[in-house]
Amino acid sequence: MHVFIKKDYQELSRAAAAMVAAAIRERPDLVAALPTGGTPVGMLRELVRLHQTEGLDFSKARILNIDEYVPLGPDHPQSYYRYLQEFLYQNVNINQTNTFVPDVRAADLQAACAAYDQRIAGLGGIDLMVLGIGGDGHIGFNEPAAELSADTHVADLSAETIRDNSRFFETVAEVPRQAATMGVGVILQARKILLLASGRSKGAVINRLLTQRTVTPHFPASLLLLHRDVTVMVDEAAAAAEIEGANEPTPVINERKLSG
Ligand SMILES: N[C@@H]1[C@@H](O)[C@H](O)[C@@H](COP(=O)(O)O)O[C@@H]1O
Repeated sequence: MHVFIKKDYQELSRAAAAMVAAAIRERPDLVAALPTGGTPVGMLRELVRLHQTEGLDFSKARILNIDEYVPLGPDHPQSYYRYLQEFLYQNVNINQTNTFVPDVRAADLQAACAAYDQRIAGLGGIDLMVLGIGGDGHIGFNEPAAELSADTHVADLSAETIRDNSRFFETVAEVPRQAATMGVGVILQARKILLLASGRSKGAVINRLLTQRTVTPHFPASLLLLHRDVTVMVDEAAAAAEIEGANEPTPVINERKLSG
């Protein structure tokens, strides 16, 4: 696990966008999976800036939503597809037919999830997976549980996640109770993973991620220990608990990884 601690949210966003941009320049038809929520907004804005000012070319890129609320369609203001559309797709030269999300309005959701996995396989797998992290350690919408699904599936959201995500809705009651999400097997099959976290509210979960050396489905992000190419990028606020409470070896901070 490569760990980078950036001064603040702006630097974190710039560095994350630089990594995504480098991947697109290296492979113009990159297959990327992107998260939603508050954390990636700065990165997405920076990617748009790179497109507008440096001609970063999305014309061949393929982008997938990691998860989607059931049953919010692509036009729903709170849907995750709409989120990527507003923050990225409509501002860059991506071909809409190269953007993907599970069909959460399908009558047969299980079949829709299986179709999403087939779609991913058809694209040749995911080159770059960008992840956020929930306060309870969830990645995508893989919530802490005794067992985790490997494949894309419909998940029940935890009370903590419903509460956390209610800030994007008028009331808690409006937050969907379920979402389709790539499973942990799909996430771990991505060739490269970049996990982002910002702010003090993520301090405890980042501290646990960077110090824990055991894998448990009760802390889904711990499964990232099993992957050979994970970069964790956090700002100083999210890393603060880790720095203050460090009783484990200091994680590797290697700035050269960013340009390399
Ligand atoms: N399903 C999403 C995740 O993909 C995201 O990573 C997480 C953190 O969001 P935020 O960045 O707003 O803290 O929240 C949601 O539940």
